[in-house]
Amino acid sequence: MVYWNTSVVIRWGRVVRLGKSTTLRQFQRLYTPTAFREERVLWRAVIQLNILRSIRTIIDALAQAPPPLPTHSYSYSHASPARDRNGHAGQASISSYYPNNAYASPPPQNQNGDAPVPKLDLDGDADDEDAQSDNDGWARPPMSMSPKQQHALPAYASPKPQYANPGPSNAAAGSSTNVPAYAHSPSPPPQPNPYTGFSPALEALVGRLAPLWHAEALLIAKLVPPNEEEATQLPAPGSPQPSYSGHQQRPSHTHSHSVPDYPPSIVSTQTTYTSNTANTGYTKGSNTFRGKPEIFIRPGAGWKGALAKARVSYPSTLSYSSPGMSIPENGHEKEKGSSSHSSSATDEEMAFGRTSDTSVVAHSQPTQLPGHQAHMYNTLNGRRPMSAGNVGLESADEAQEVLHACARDMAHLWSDTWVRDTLKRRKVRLEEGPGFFLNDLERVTSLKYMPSEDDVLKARLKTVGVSEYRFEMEIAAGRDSGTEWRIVDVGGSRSQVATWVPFFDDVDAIIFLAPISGFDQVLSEDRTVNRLEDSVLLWKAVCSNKLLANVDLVLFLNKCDLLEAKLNSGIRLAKYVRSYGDRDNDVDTVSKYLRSKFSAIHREYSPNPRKFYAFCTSVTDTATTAGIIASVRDMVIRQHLKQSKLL
Ligand SMILES: Nc1nc2c(ncn2[C@@H]2O[C@H](COP(=O)(O)OP(=O)(O)OP(=O)(O)O)[C@@H](O)[C@H]2O)c(=O)[nH]1
Ligand SMILES: [Mg+2]
Repeated sequence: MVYWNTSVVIRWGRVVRLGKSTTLRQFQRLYTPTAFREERVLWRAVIQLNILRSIRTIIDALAQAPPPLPTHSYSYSHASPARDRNGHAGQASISSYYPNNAYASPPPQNQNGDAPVPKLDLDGDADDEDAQSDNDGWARPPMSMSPKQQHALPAYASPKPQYANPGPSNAAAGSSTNVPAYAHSPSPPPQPNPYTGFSPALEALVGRLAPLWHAEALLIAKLVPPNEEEATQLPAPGSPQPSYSGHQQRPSHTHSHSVPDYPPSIVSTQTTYTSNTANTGYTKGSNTFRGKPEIFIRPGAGWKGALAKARVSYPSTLSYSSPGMSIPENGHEKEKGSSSHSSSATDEEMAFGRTSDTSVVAHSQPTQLPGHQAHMYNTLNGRRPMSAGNVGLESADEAQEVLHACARDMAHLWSDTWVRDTLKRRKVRLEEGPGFFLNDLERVTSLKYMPSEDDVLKARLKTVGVSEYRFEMEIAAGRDSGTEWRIVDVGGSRSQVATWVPFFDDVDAIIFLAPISGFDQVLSEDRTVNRLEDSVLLWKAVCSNKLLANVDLVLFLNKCDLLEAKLNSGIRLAKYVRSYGDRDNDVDTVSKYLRSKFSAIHREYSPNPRKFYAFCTSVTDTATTAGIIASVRDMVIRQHLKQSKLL
């Protein structure tokens, strides 16, 4: 059997989610299935945080929302549970308690903070004038309502909501007996909290969700090893993105390990909380999701190790060390943990609302990464932790208990028609975003919840810096079992391409992920750049880089599932990519077109002729991705043998 050392480097990218780490997880799922399965339990904390983040996003969006439209009063989504955990019947809609107050309808805004999306011309003849004409403050057309229609929305004048009547949908939800007392109170109806703008019902619901923020703080504390000084870093709004090259610049430390009594927001440390808002933690207009710093766990946090240590007992025959090899800023490896093995740690952070590119690069040399911490993760040779799920030693999971207890209220919030409408108006599309689990609340908040493989692939944990994984293909990998692979996952910092390239020039192949569903979106860190354009520019940079001239390139045109959904919803590529012309707006035609454009760039910009492989992918889809990854593996092996002169 040929034995070689192969690494996969997941490409640099902007702070845009592309699927790099998901691709890595697919490799692990396919070639180290036992390890992948055993680690599923560790992802529960990430999924918990994903859920919490979604709930926070909703509340933040509502905190900016105008009063509900009368037409949405009393509606109750079918998904809303009929009874709460105490057996109480369902509540009236959040919006049904909203008084017909004097709040004026604000002019429509793009509540995601999205800027107009610059148009692209993949034929190279961008038309600035035309792009300007699209500069109407809308990043993309709303799914079901045009901007003009939104402008035409009526003020909240009539019909006046009936506060005493829980409404037919409430009855349908299983109760007219247990609506909150204020629903039956005589006029005048309760007024919204002037600090939050929330209706009393919403205020009460958000108040009941307060334990979630305690769970959130617990999770953050759990994900970060106690010896980490800067567990979580919350750069101030507007502060530059962290840079990990040369002297690692870290955002100022604004969040500590200690679990505050009531952590109002992990994304905001600046909000002032008055006594009026102490129950919800929200002040009107002050605690928005958009524009607030995001939490992330800095490189070296070793969240898997931290979780494993916190929750798992190990048989004495196994040893496991959390952060093992780390590469400090001078680029030399040093032993960080006591284990002589390479060990687990990832440089990842929580983040949402982004996408990023991915490349996979196969190495034959030990990785030396400049200016970053890099962490080795070895799941084999008996060195991985026995997961709690396997050995039954799992301790109680307080966060899961809190989520379980709040499940009904979370479901109520998510299923409320007014809430949905408000999110739609705000252009908050949680379902399209990463780490979305709100449609599975009952399952994922159950006390015995064990993440499925799909859940692990769907979970969102942002990568920061560089993480290196080593694994030996298990027997399940067939003829390649025993082959050692190294996968390096690089978190998004496009500006560091020049720094990293010299370290990847000896790899066998680069896999580049371009999230083509982002054609109608801008980068979150630079609202003037279209996400598709960003991928194209990075692709040009990679193709033309002389140091990578002999590295084969594999292109994943990723997020095809989201692309298809978007196109099917009526969003036209031609509106954003002028050169697309009047071609059909279906996923096949669009992906073929984009593939041909990327291929042309490869031909034009590559210093030397080389092979080019392109796939349309949805890397969260295990069925389709398995075959693609097998092709990549074969290609990488062929290339490696060629370079080793074995072929
Ligand atoms: N629907 C869909 N979701 C995807 C796809 N690829 C990735 N995702 C999701 O997008 C999110 C981000 O994916 P990651 O693999 O973490 O992205 P990344 O490139 O590693 O991002 P950074 O670590 O921020 O650089 C995850 O929640 C994935 O489940 C895809 O093809 N389709
Ligand atoms: Mg990542």
